[in-house]
Amino acid sequence: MPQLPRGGCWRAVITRARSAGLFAGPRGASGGPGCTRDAPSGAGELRGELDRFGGVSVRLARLDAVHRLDPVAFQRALQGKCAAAIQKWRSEGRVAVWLHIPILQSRFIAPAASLGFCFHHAESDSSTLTLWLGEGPSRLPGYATHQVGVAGAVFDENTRKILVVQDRSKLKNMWKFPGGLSEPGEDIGDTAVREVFEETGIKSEFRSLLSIRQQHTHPGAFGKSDMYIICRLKPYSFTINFCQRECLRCEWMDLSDLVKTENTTPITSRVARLLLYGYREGFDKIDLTVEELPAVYTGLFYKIYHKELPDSYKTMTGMD
Ligand SMILES: NC(=O)C1=CN([C@@H]2O[C@H](COP(=O)(O)OP(=O)(O)OC[C@H]3O[C@@H](n4cnc5c(N)ncnc54)[C@H](O)[C@@H]3O)[C@@H](O)[C@H]2O)C=CC1
Ligand SMILES: [Mg+2]
Repeated sequence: MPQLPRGGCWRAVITRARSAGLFAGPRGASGGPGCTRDAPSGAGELRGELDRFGGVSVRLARLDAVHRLDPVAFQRALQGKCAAAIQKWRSEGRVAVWLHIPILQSRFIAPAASLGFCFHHAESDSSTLTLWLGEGPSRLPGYATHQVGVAGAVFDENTRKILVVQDRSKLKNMWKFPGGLSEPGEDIGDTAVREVFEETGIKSEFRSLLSIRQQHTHPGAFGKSDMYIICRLKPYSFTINFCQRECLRCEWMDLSDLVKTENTTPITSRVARLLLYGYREGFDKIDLTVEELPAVYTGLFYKIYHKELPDSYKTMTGMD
């Protein structure tokens, strides 16, 4: 079972920290996905986890009394011995160090940064820094690169009306589909149904995914990329009760009027035309439908979206 190397900067830090009672007897560290548990590494060694890519994770939250660790001593110890430790880790084939710092221990960020650690990401209660040890530029994957927005094109086939809103916060009052940002762990269709209900009071159910727009350096995404996904929804309530805080107007509009109007965004206009085509020629021409499949490695499930595949193709075993 892999262990963190003996000696080097972490050892020095621990030696100082031991007197503060930071590293009591052995205790296995619990790893996240893809992590191996560290074998009990003996008193005086910082417990870490070696991941399946050869990186080492160090979690300050796991130290019993990290709140008593003196950051000056921490920095001095790191700076004094770290070069040797990094060399040693490199020679052992470690590719990176991941340092997980609880927000209340953020005083350790600056000392770590002075050694070359960079931010990888932050959550509301912690930050994660990395130091690349491998050859050449870092090959560690970045963190979140996109935000995901989802809108619902709620189309009533009986009346040929489509649900549209004008946002209150926009400079131009243009018709668009109600929608908003997906929450962590939320399925695309669930976001569309939730946002439509929150903004308009209309209840609906997911039918299909119609379009995906990818836009980079999006001002509404803090300069990151934005994925804007439009779903086709079927309404099962029709009385509008729109959110006054978010929307200026909301109405059921003839789909053909939405196709014709100039007072809309290009993507809304394009998807209105797509819907009209689907309505006339069959929604199977435009729908990407959803199915749940098992993930091979994790045992979890995921949603896959694609054009309808005939059953004979789903079950076929060989090529004719
Ligand atoms: N082309 C189109 O038709 C449009 C597409 N979109 C897309 O929709 C998605 C987002 O939808 P939204 O309706 O904007 O999301 P949303 O329905 O989740 O609303 C976001 C809310 O956060 C507020 N907000 C945003 N930034 C803020 C800040 N810095 N400080 C305080 N409040 C802030 C807004 O005022 C709004 O109330 C994105 O993917 C975007 O690209 C949004 C508008 C038009
Ligand atoms: Mg919205």
